[in-house]
Amino acid sequence: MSTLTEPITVNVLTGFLGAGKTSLLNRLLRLPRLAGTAVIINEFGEVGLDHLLVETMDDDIVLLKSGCICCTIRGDLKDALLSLLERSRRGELPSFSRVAVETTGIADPAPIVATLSADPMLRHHFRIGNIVTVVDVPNGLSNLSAYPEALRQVAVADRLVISKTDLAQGDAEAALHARLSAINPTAEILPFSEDLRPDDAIFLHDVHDLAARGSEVARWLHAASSGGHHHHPHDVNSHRDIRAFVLTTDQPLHWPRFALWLSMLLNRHGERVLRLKGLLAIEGNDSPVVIQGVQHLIHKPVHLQRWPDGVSGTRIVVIARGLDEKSVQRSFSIFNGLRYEDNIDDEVTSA
Ligand SMILES: Nc1nc2c(ncn2[C@@H]2O[C@H](COP(=O)(O)OP(=O)(O)OP(=O)(O)O)[C@@H](O)[C@H]2O)c(=O)[nH]1
Repeated sequence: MSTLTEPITVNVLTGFLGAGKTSLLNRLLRLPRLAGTAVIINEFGEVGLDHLLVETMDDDIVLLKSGCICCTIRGDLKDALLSLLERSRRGELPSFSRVAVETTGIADPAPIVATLSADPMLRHHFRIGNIVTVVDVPNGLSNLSAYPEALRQVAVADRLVISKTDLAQGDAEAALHARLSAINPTAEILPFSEDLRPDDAIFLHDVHDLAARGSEVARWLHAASSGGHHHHPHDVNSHRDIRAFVLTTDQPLHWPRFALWLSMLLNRHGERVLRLKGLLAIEGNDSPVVIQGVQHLIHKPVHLQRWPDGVSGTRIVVIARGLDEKSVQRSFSIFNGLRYEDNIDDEVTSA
């Protein structure tokens, strides 16, 4: 384990109030390959308890309270991360190779991710790993209907954990699974209950490490393009404004033009583009470039050695809220000088 030379991975663990974040974290921290994970917990309110319930070396836990990590105390998150690093350097803490940040139940994880990537000092020492969202069987569906925060947490996730499966009745788990894939077709969904050993891949198989993991891209592209299976045109839920759709073209993109289009899109509609993942064919390149975005933020593009599923051609998955899909497709085509009919793709799904 090396803390001083390699960037330390930060995993954001989120999920609605009481969904089972702390319980999952406890189980994860016991797994051998996740030993050496420091923990930062943000609790809403004056008196935090979660840090007392997480079973790890006491000093590794930093509690951020009296505010929501996503809005009021982003500076505190930075301080907490840098202080962990400093204490480890001074030998006051064991070295650590990963930090898990557990958010409050009502946090929007996207600004946290933005803080981590925008701050030069944090970027130097830390890298963003999977955003993991826990949704529980008993309350998940109703929370998604009642609270936009719950919906956003699901939409931006890299991994979705369905918790409290031991309490599932009838087809409740299947119904939740279907709903989650409708909202976020690209996130892998894993079941969990307190009595089970969770899969350490929840944190370890890092979707942001795409250069090494072309298979991850293949997986989410497949999920997005087969999302039609989860299409519920007659779904009468009240959150139909979150939709996932795919932009495709066989024509190679001109990188500067594409980059300009993307920055204009996010400038104008960043709030509404909850998640964006793309595999791009770029003029003059045989192998693809991967782009990933969380709201306003675009991660550094990554070149892959080969097309992960052996199929070349640009595919961009967009998960957006209240954004007109057809106009995004139109502007993508026109701005990038594409034949318009090339990228008219059916709506993948709506939630
Ligand atoms: N039956 C059952 N109960 C669970 C499971 N996971 C968590 N719980 C219970 O659900 C309650 C809330 O779990 P926590 O892990 O504290 O949830 P949390 O998301 O961290 O909660 P907040 O920090 O308050 O948002 C606790 O009583 C847990 O014991 C599970 O898989 N099965």
